[in-house]
Amino acid sequence: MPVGKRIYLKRNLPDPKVIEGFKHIPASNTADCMERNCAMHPRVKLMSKPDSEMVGPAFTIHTRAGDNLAIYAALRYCHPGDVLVIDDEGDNTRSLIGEVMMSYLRDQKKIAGIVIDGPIRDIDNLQNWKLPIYARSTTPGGPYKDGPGEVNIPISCGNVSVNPGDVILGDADGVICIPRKDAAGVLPKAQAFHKKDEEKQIAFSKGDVDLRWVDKSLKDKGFDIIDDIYRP
Ligand SMILES: O=C([O-])CC(=O)C(=O)O
Ligand SMILES: [Mg+2]
Repeated sequence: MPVGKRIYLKRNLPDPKVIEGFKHIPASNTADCMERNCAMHPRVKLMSKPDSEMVGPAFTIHTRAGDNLAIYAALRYCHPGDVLVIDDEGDNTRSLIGEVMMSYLRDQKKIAGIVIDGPIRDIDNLQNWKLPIYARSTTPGGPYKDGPGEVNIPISCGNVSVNPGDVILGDADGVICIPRKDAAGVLPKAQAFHKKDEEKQIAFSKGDVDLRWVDKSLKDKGFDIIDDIYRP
């Protein structure tokens, strides 16, 4: 088994009901239930125009910088509903995928979305797609197709560790990763948090809120509240 060229076809997968449960919860609310400690770096940003959140189990890919042979392997072996998550070793010079490969993934493989910590191309078209596409940047420079690379092994994407089968949740704010073994426990907390957050927004909008704790906190932390102008 050549380390660096392994294509694993099987993953441990989360309960589909748990995946479905995250569908209408903002990534921010879910992240807040994980100590705000699971969000990908904002360099991994939304490039298309989905009309709903992206959620699905991670199908992970580690490519050699600027090479997409391992992504072609994913084209063969990924499943409907997967979120492809791709680590490009930090390369920013070659696009890894464009409208041709994306058309296959959307129309034949019916993936839930794709998250690439690297550049893509053919953005003129892709920017209008409903398929959730997250990427770092764009360049017309194309990829090589030689490998090495691996599929369904642990990777790092947007500075976050992602294991095959982790729950990937993305919306207009960006992408978070919920480890598979934690997902069932996080879901009820995220649902309750989301409900509370909606109530909080209505209360704040109406001014129905007690902000005296801010003054106390400023005082406790040694802030000065100065009734004067700043003089340079
Ligand atoms: O040439 C490639 O491998 C990537 C590409 O532009 C496409 O998928 O449209
Ligand atoms: Mg192309």
